[in-house]
Amino acid sequence: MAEAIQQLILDTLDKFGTIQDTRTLVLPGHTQPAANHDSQIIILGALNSLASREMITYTTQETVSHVLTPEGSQIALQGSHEARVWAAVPFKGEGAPMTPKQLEERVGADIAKIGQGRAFKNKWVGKEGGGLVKIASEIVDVTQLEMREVDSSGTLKVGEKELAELRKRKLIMQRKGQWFTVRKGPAFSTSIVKPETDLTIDMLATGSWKTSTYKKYNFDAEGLPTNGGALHPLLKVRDEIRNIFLEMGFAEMPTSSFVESGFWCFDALFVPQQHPAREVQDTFYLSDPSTSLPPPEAYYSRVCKVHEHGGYGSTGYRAPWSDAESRKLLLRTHTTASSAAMLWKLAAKCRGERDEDLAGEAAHPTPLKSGDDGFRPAKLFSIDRVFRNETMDATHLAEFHQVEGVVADRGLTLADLIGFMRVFFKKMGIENLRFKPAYNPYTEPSLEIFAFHPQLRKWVEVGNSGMFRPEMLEPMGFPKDVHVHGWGIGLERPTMIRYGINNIRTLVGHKVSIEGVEKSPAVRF
Ligand SMILES: N[C@@H](Cc1ccccc1)C(=O)O
Repeated sequence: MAEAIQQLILDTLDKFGTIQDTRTLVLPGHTQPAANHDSQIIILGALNSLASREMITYTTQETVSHVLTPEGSQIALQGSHEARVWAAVPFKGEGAPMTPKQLEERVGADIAKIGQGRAFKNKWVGKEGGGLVKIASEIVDVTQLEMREVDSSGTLKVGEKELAELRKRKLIMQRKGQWFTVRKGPAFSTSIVKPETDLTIDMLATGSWKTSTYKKYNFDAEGLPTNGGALHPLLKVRDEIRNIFLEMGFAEMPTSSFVESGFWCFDALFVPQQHPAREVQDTFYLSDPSTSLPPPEAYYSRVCKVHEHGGYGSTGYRAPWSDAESRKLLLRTHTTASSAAMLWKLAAKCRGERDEDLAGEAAHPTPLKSGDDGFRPAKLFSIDRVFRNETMDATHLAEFHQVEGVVADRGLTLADLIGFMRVFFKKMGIENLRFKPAYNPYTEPSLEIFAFHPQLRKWVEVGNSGMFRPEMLEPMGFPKDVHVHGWGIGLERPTMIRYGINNIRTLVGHKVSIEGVEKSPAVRF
């Protein structure tokens, strides 16, 4: 159809040189000229297509035309109300005059009411013996003719006064319209050749590029939206995980300091001073400054003691203790360093000290009531960067983000930890979990968490967890019946899985190009 209209326009131009008014065209398959609004819209499509190939030029003329209201359309089809009344009643002397009630039944109440008045006024019908009869032997239904004229031409030849009258009767309404004057363009021809949009190897090889016509660039077209101001995939997943913690009633721990001491990163966690993780191949140490301020005194000596000699039911490591090792400054290897410091603060009241987090109480510590050992349950989380002296490859960098959580309460069991993990991962859309016994110096028992990866069809490790040892909690001052769960989950791995990235350097490098996604510029992260 579109092509047939284009052809019609070209042929008409060929014959007459110009098309003064596109409303005079008779479209293929039509018998009447294309005077109405819809036809002009169709013609405009054809004109634009031809103009883009410079086959024609055109100018637009604005018009105000008229269209029928639903009532007007009904009149165009079935006649005016007065004509329908006239048609319904009998001729004078032919049968009984029609009563108003009978008329209502025949044509409906509305038409009977409005139509009667006009039919009287036009002297088409008259009254006889309480009923109605035809007095005009023949009528011309001008309203119906006018409706048909407006429908096909958008106006009335007789003039503006009649149009205004029909508008007042709500039979027609105004509509802004357009029509066009068309002239031949520089590339005018009567044969339509579909323009090429791409230059292909084939066209170059055969030489057909020399004679082909090409679609013009449209420099006014809007460009594709750019990917400005979007969140990095890591930040998106971090937000998602943060929301899961918050909706489960966790509070976020402050973890802004990347530099920690050996004491908080390892000693407080009962990691032996000779542990391989503390060696330079695994941990980055600072050279300037290289030593930390002294840790809290009484607590420090309890920690030394449990390492060297044991206590709280433990034999300790029975290895020599080094202050220097404890004071070394390093880039934290896990956020469990911050968790340890937070737990130590949480136990302040248990130690009978001021609670540092409660400003009012810090000034005036309230003595504990009898039977209160000062312990308050807590659920804390953090998501932040950690650093390890690793050989870098596709899945390892010297730094990554750790999602860390601790829950402290009386009488917690391993089942609580497993239950938490199931709920937490389910909220991330991971339902298939397995737990494997593991070893951490600071937790007993310890569990590695594995999730089934549906695309890789294998179990992948997603986290490490456990119940903190008494050797860590009791020197802080926690009562014996308080247990603390802890866990660490990487942020990069779930993000890589979510976004189909298989090289970690793609995720954190300067160029974020994501396999399978980069080809589609419409996808935003
Ligand atoms: N710190 C551990 C995670 C962990 C945190 C707390 C308890 C148990 C394990 C890690 O780096 O993997």
